[in-house]
Amino acid sequence: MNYIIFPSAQNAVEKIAQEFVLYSQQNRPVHISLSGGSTPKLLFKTLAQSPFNTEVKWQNLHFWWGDDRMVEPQDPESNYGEVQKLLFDHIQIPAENIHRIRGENNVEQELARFSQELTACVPHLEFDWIILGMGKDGHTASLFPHQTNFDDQNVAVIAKHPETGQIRISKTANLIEKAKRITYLVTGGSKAEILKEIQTTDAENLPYPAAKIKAENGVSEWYLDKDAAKLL
Ligand SMILES: O=C1O[C@H](COP(=O)(O)O)[C@@H](O)[C@H](O)[C@H]1O
Repeated sequence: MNYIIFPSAQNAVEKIAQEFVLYSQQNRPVHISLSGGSTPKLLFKTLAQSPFNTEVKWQNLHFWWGDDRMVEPQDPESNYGEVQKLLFDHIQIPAENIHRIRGENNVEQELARFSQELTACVPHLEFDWIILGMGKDGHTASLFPHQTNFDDQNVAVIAKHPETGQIRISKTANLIEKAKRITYLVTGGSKAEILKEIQTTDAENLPYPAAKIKAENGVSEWYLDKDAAKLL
């Protein structure tokens, strides 16, 4: 497990935000996939503020999501909706750079549409950077323990939350693993136990997608805050 421990969650997201600046200076379309849930909200708020709101060349960054819930964008459960509210509403970014999963659509039709958009827009389906989170149950994106097909050759899949039954669309493990770089951003003491388990047990003996999914030919790393890393 390749990890960096930051003194605070704010320090971790500022490091990511600084890297947004650097990626955006490459003056080419850079494809970045964002995570959902509660953890990255601090990142989106940080990016919306000075200096990042003006230092990032937003026109060069293309945003995608690892997963989203099949809800309206205004729903607080919408991963896209949260980024819209916390970040996109506060910066100048071309609408065509935002590649959201349309949670308000019929799920089968949206899976086909989103898969087609991914294939058409991302060169060789190789993301420049995929930022992921991890649930306390070891899921990442919407790839849950005991129900993820790691051999699925599709780019995206329909998933069902094992407890709530909520329907989602997620990138597949296969697509995520093609990325040039994968960063798991995990903060807070509630994730400390599972991080310890991932650190001390071979991924093949664990059911957790977050433990198993790594960049095949790129960098995989974990950005942790002190609380999440307290048992490592
Ligand atoms: O359901 C989800 O959970 C994970 C982790 O979320 P968090 O609230 O513990 O930060 C997230 O990475 C994923 O995108 C999301 O849909």
